[in-house]
Amino acid sequence: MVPGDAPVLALTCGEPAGIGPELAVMLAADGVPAARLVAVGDPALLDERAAMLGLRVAIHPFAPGEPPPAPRRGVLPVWPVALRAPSHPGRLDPANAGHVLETLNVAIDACRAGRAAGMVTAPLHKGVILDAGHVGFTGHTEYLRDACGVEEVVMMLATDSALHAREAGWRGETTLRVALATTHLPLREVADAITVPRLERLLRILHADLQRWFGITAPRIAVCGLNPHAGEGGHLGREELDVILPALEGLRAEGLALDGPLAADTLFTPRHLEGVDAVLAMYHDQGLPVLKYAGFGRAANITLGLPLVRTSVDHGTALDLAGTGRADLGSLRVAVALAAEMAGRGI
Ligand SMILES: NC(=O)c1ccc[n+]([C@@H]2O[C@H](COP(=O)([O-])OP(=O)(O)OC[C@H]3O[C@@H](n4cnc5c(N)ncnc54)[C@H](O)[C@@H]3O)[C@@H](O)[C@H]2O)c1
Ligand SMILES: N[C@H](C(=O)O)[C@H](O)COP(=O)(O)O
Repeated sequence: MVPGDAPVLALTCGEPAGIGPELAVMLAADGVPAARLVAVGDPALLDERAAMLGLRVAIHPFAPGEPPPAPRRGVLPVWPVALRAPSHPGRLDPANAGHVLETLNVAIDACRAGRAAGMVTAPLHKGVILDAGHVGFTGHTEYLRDACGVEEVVMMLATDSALHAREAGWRGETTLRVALATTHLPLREVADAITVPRLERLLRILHADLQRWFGITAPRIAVCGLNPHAGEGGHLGREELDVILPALEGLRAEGLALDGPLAADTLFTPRHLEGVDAVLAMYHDQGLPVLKYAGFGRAANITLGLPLVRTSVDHGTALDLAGTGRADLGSLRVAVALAAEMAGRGI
């Protein structure tokens, strides 16, 4: 039973050929304890995916201006956004890129107008949106940054990291949070994108939002180096000495608790993570493989620095699983629960 005062969360269904639409109906069939969920997507597509999976879910389209129906298990309220072309599981079609972006716009508007307390996003496919001609599109995170008119946001993934908790002798925090200094950027461009002002902006956001959304009064953040062994004293790269260290020193003088730059290979071990509230990794595949190894399916992606609540799943469109009903619902559950908790804290 969902309490009537549970927050309304807009759930964008993501790439229509991916697993997003079926995860939405699977969640509605199971029930969502913490939130009143409103899907943003094509009602006929959701109906079709429910039927394909043999799920009894009543799809209930209604206009964004109307109050959402009372939450009930097996009923999925939907703010309708029509597909631009028919969609088939596993088959991408650039014709539907505009549909995917429109679902984001509807959810953003709902959050900004106070009709939703936050948004949760099912996965979209960046490649097909680029193929459709949306030049420069790099994902939800940057799209939300631009739509909300903020200069900078931070991508952070978090998991309960049960893997670490199982280690013998490990008695520290079981939560692993990994934020990224650069996101969807070719590796060749990463070093140039890491600058003192950028690191300062990102670390200020990370510090402030660990306080604001996670209730951590004095966050301790561990910062990775960029190069092997954090540059080996300048012998294996100078970014640690010339960029990361000066940024950290400036922020420490402001009172932020920052460790680093640390060698990423050993930083991501239980003893070094003890007492650390978040790790700032320098690039996507320095931080996310660790997080996903520790908690794939139990993790969520959070955009920090926005004037609204946004969480997402820890996985992509999984085109290979679309339409089979074999996709794991775990991460979407975590993303919804976390968004509800964040919404409860208020902006
Ligand atoms: N939040 C998002 O919108 C988001 C997140 C990650 C990736 N993506 C995008 O998704 C697209 C495909 O990316 P990819 O192939 O690298 O990653 P992917 O996560 O879609 O798939 C990687 C592997 O994980 C499996 N998998 C993914 N989700 C699963 C689930 N819920 N249950 C069980 N198995 C699951 C897939 O079957 C596949 O074997 C890319 O365009 C990528 O940019 C979007
Ligand atoms: N880097 C994320 C991941 O690997 O899970 C992902 O691609 C999501 O990006 P957006 O939330 O910006 O779409």
